Amino acid sequence: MVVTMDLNVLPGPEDNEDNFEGNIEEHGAPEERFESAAEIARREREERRKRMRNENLEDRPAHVSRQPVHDQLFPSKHYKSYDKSKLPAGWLDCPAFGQEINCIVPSKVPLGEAYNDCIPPGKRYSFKQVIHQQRVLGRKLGLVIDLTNTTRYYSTTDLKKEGIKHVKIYCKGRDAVPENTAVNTFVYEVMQFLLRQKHTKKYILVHCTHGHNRTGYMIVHYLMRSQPMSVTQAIKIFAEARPPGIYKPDYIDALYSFYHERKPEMAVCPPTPEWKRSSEFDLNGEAVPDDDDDGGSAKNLHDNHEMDVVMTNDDVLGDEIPNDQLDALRQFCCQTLKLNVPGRGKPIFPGSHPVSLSRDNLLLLRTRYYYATWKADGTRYMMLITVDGCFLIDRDFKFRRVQMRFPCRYTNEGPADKTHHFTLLDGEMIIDTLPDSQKQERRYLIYDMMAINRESVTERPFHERWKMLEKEVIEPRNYERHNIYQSRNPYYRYDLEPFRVRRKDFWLLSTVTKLLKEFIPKLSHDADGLIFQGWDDPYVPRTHEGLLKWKYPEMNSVDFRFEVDDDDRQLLYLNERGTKKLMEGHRVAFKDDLDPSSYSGKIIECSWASEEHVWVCMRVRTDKSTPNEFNTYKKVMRSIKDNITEDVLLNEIYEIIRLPMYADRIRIESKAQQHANASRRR
Ligand SMILES: Nc1nc2c(ncn2[C@@H]2O[C@H](COP(=O)(O)OP(=O)(O)OP(=O)(O)O)[C@@H](O)[C@H]2O)c(=O)[nH]1
Repeated sequence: MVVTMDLNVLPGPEDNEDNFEGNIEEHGAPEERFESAAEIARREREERRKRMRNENLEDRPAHVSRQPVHDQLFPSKHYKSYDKSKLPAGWLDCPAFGQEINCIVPSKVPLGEAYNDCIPPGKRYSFKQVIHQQRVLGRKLGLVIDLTNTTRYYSTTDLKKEGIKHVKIYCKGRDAVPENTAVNTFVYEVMQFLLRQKHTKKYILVHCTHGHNRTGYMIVHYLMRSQPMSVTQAIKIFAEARPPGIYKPDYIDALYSFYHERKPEMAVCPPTPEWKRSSEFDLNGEAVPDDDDDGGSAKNLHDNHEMDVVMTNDDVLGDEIPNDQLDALRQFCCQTLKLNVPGRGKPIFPGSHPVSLSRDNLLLLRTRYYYATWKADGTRYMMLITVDGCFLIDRDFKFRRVQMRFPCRYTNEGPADKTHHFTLLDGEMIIDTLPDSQKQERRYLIYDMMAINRESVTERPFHERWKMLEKEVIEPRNYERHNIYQSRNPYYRYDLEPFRVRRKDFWLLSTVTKLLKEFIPKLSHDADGLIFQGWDDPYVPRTHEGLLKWKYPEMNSVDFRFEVDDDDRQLLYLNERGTKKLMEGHRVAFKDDLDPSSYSGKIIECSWASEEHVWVCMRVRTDKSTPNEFNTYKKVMRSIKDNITEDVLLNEIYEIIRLPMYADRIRIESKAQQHANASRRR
């Protein structure tokens, strides 16, 4: 094979030699050429060193065989700078780079020229060599992702000159797998880079210190999030491209655990490669730790399924995502809901919000067709499902990534290959406490769907969206759960996901009494009232005047911002058109003995004690960073004043369901239900 050389990128004559050693021999011999006098002198010097090394090796006592190769090669007298610019353990003999995986080239860390004194010319691997070697193989680098935990290995000047982007993601190697947020950044950077490629194909060099464990861990995550495959397959792809692959058992276990997969019994972790093992010990046989070591064993591994931890609604779920990705995801949500894309100010949560039931809007139940459900009292999230992750969207319109699986609808041929991509849901995350065992289970109760696989369905009537939700999201998951051995990934374990998923039920108004008297008391999570959902309504973002909530009167609440000022005055604030509004003359009582100043700056949810004329703090809202709008407060006050008690509500409903509009429909639907039950029994 003839190696073509681009003179513009050829390193200086000394570095030239390096290109024709090491990896390049795997890819064909260089074009024959004459040696210059300087090159001959250098070659002879090198041969002398090699001879010296062999002599040293033969003479040394047995335990010295573990001495790092570079120590033996370059006695410290000759290489004074050795301590300052120490080579990472095992680096010298670690193969430079592996085969490409979807435009990604795994590599060991290139070492800048400051290290030249410690590295024999034939083993140098700085960015000059990297760029050249990749170019010789027909690959033009466009991005370097550096996973080391230090900046001491090279300067990025050579990369900048070549127009190669450098992304630094600090990852400790020694005692932990990379953080989940670092993984999210890595995958996002790779996906964005590949997405922006148009005509010219460019490559990504990914390196940690040796290009095996952290590099492999990240690349496996990328593979898992970019195409349907199992962890075993992804680990194998990496191992074949960069033998022996990931060799830390804890990293491998962490990958299986992260993706909720059972590790197959035949999955074996390769042994630590010889080049790494021989450098892990000093002369006394003790491991030499490096700030940025790729060896050792990983502690602090992910465990999403902590056993004995008590769950609360305030637990922060999922992992942070990069800001750029956040912008793009917010944009998708706003477009789906036909809202303006958020500008620079504080983003506003776009989810639909019910209004409190009052004497006025109670009339709506008589004019439009409604269904009822319990008002689950947990934490509100919208959820965006994409192939590269599932995102919980909180009341601050912030996104966090959770690892979940949502297969698309199965066909007659069996389970679908694909998973949902840009499906947007709305719901409440609750914690069920099982009555017998007191075991807790976190569950996402989905009550609406706004988009399915990029297509907005907000204009469709609620009952259609609700049916679609069952057919497209819930059924395929359940089908796969129960037929996991026939699925694409028989090792997947739904039971290891961070929460379960269920569609929320809605019932005819005729069942409201049962709902209040029997169903809610038996629920294994909190409920603070009822929701009345317009059966034919579109999904209305932000305040939806037709979506009604009824709360037990003692639970009607307002979220204030509480502050204690310099004169020790206790102040309550609401929001009005983006600014703070002081609620003059309003007082709050705290049920505990804590110093009220410990609540200062927090959002507190308060109920109204009408006899004492004081707000009573029920809890701190850690999920919210802004108080209620003044308008919301007015509606809550109205509802408190109207005092629609359970009896008032039930009496109203008793009359409403006798209206022809409801009576007919209730009759038809009850018949249909009986028919369905009968055919199920048959
Ligand atoms: N639309 C709807 N909302 C529900 C349902 N079940 C529970 N909710 C919750 O009810 C909340 C609205 O009730 P509010 O009393 O205004 O709100 P909250 O519970 O104090 O929470 P914030 O709105 O965050 O103050 C929604 O944000 C949902 O999280 C349901 O079936 N449908």
